[in-house]
Amino acid sequence: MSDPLLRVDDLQVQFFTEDGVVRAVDGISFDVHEGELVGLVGESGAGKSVAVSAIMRLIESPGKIVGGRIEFDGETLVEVETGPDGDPYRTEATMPDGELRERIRGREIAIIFQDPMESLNPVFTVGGQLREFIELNRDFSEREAREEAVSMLREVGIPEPEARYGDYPHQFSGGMRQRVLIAMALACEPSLIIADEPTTALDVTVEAQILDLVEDLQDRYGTSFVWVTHDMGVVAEICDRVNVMYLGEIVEQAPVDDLFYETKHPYTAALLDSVPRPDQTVEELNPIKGVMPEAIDPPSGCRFHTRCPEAREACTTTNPDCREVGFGDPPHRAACIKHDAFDAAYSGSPPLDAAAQQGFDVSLSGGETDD
Ligand SMILES: Nc1ncnc2c1ncn2[C@@H]1O[C@H](COP(=O)(O)OP(=O)(O)OP(=O)(O)O)[C@@H](O)[C@H]1O
Ligand code: NI
Repeated sequence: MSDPLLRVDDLQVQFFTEDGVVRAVDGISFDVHEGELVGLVGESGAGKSVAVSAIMRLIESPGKIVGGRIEFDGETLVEVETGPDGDPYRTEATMPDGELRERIRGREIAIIFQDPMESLNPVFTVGGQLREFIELNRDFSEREAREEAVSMLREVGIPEPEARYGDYPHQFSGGMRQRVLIAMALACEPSLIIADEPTTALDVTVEAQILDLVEDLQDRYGTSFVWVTHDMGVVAEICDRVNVMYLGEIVEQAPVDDLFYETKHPYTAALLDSVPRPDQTVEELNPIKGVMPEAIDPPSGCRFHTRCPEAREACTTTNPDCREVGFGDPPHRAACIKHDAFDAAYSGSPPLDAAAQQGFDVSLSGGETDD
């Protein structure tokens, strides 16, 4: 396989709050090849948004990238190492702020957020904003930019784009606004688009239309995507490869079919089990038990062990890395010691029964972690 377009290597992001250090992203690695749509999936608070914001270096105080490296198209967007004093510092390889702002953000990498109203200015027309964005970012005259804006609106499925050009954002429906944001993201012909739950607020029919549009555009433009979602249905629909996140870590990484049919991590299995199926009644739904613990004080060992139906004693002490556990290319990786790839004495270890886990949960609030 060719070199990836985006490579995230051991990324760590922390928030330094009054209550303590939140390890929002705790050493994740994944990559995206040209033309690939890669999913980042997990429950609320798993660290998905923080991870994708870090790619664009949009982490704000009290947050900080404290380790790892992000490479894009052969260039180092950020590289953080730990100095002799124990403090993280950006290495010289890190791209300067100005260059990142002018050459990368919006042009090479575009980002689409959940709420279009946050990205669109309510006092300017939709067409005007798109035109100005194109004018600013590409070498176009005002007239050319206007034509391009109209053609982009048509491209993303806005009916009668010339007539709608002068409308204000509030005159568009939620789905139409999301289409405008996609037009804006595509306007500079970026090689990577990061989409942070862009369809979560839409109803399912509109969501399905937007997902179709994205697939269609991806075919035509060959754009790569990182797609953040908590919805396994969306994952099944559009992703080529998937990373499953739990409490700041990637616990499983696989091509989409392998993830669904050769599931290797109990958390992924639980996520899949919680997706409603047509043949199930409400009573038969299987929500994941318990709530996700806090990233400020994650459980020792495997972070999922407090909710995992397959947890054993050994899981309380070993925090596994994400290792190749299946054959295949691209590889299937999981962070669970029940697999042979881990020599962690899982099979000889006694199961954690529910009561024991309860007790463990309580002692956890004492605040000790050991990884
Ligand atoms: N500004 C901040 N200050 C302190 N903690 C933060 C801040 N932003 C995020 N966090 C913490 O980082 C962790 C990851 O948050 P993040 O928003 O990335 O989750 P997410 O997976 O995107 O969830 P969601 O599906 O709800 O969007 C959470 O524990 C969150 O509380
Ligand atoms: Ni988020």
